[in-house]
Amino acid sequence: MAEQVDVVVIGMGPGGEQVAGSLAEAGLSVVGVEAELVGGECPYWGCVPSKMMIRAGNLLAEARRVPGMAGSAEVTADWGPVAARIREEATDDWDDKVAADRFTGKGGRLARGRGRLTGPGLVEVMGKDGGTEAFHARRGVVLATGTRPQIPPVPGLADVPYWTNRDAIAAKEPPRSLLVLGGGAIGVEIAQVYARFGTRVTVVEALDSLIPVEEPEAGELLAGVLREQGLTLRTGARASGVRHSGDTFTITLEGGDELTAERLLVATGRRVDLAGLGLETVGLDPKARALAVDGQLLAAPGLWGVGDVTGHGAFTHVAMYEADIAVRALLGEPGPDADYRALPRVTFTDPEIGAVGLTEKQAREKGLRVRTGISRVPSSARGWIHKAGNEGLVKLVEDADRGVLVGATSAGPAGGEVLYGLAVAVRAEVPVASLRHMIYAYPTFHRAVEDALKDLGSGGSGG
Ligand SMILES: Cc1cc2nc3c(=O)[nH]c(=O)nc-3n(C[C@H](O)[C@H](O)[C@H](O)COP(=O)(O)OP(=O)(O)OC[C@H]3O[C@@H](n4cnc5c(N)ncnc54)[C@H](O)[C@@H]3O)c2cc1C
Ligand SMILES: NC(=O)c1ccc[n+]([C@@H]2O[C@H](COP(=O)([O-])OP(=O)(O)OC[C@H]3O[C@@H](n4cnc5c(N)ncnc54)[C@H](O)[C@@H]3O)[C@@H](O)[C@H]2O)c1
Repeated sequence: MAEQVDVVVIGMGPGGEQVAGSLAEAGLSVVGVEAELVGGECPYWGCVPSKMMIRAGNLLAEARRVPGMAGSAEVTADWGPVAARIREEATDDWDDKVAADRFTGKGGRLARGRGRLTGPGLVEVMGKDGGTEAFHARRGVVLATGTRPQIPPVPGLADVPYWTNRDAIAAKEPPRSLLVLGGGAIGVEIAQVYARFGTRVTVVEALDSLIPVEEPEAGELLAGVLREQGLTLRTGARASGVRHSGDTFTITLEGGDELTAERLLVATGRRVDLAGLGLETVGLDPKARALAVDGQLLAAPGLWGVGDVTGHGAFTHVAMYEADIAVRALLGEPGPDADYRALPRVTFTDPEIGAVGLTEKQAREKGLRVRTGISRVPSSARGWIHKAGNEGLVKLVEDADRGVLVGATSAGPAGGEVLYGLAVAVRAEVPVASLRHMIYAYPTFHRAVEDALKDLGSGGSGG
């Protein structure tokens, strides 16, 4: 007999935890189903520990900038405090008791195990001990099962003990050398951190630039900085084979070059895995690339989806944004549809690469009449004052017919923070004319936005 409840949430990462906790606080009977750790990828193997690593790497980098600017400093990198902080502060040694108690403290019930649909409103949970529980959700089921690493079909790769993000986060010491397959967000963030702790790092990216989903200028900027910091970058490089022997990984590139290192991190994207969730029992395709949802995050009658599983951007802030919309919908409260036009992204390298909305290429592909403007942070007053570590740029993408920004990039020492104003401009469709006639505090990093607006006005980069 299935137990009657109001809502079942399958997957308790940032998206599922937010939905389940909010609905429990609102007084509904909610079951949260989790196969691994309550909290999901972000706090245990993603955003939080990786940003602790980055904070540590940035401290080293800043200390190394002291000579010539503020005296002398001798810095000795030590991974020990980083590994300890990840264990003690971020993950409780990968124990989710605090998160589980937080949820049950709100009145929710946690079902540990792997959940799947067995029909509309019906969920079966298979526990680790092999026991099963069955629930009938009167109001709805929410799928929030996230993503897992996408491992490319490179010959030999499946047979070697490669690292994923989880191993890179849990490492107790930095490897002597590291090959990073994939120059996207995970690849470049982790590559830079380990390089700062003394690892000899090589990044292999199949496309022609790093972080290729972002503006090419951002990828070029980052490549320049990373090369200067001693990393080896192979862009436009395709691996044709991987092997491992002793303590050495070897990647053979198309063309014959061979790259070797003590460790290999595969960071070639994430994939949604809908197989095994019983979607066929509610008339949906389990082979789809992502769970298709409408503006209120509804996938089928009584079935919602939030977070990475919806394919709208693998970011914690997207998961939480979608969660809030699904919560409103499940409570029967009206609210606007999800709107991804001003989706912000920040790659937390040094310099940080912030981006919002469309890239120039995406805007042109949409058929917009595009004008772009660009400014360089080192040429701004603050960038010049900052000196060491001042690399950065602001690029604006304007829909020239409407006179509004549809996209922007802010790379620099505080690129992720400078992004905020640009995100407001894109989201609220602030006229470019108004942005030009604002007062920008002197000497801030965000004054580079004003310079980029002037460049936009010159029409030099229009088309
Ligand atoms: C190294 C790294 C760094 C990142 N850094 C950032 C960052 O700085 N900023 C940012 O915004 N995002 C970052 N992300 C992305 C972010 O972690 C994800 O977007 C976010 O965790 C997605 O949340 P989610 O709830 O959709 O899914 P997840 O966090 O993946 O959680 C899904 C949960 O569902 C569970 N589950 C899956 N299937 C089942 C099932 N059948 N039954 C029960 N449970 C199930 C899983 O065990 C998991 O706990 C990073 C990711 C990585 C890997
Ligand atoms: N700061 C952040 O917000 C942050 C940080 C890390 C991850 N994330 C999220 O997690 C997602 C996954 O990160 P990711 O870096 O794994 O994926 P990604 O999709 O961002 O980047 C993967 C990269 O690997 C390359 N690639 C694919 N196959 C390859 C191959 N065979 N050889 C060489 N290169 C190959 C791709 O061209 C791409 O550039 C991100 O897209 C992002 O949404 C966010």
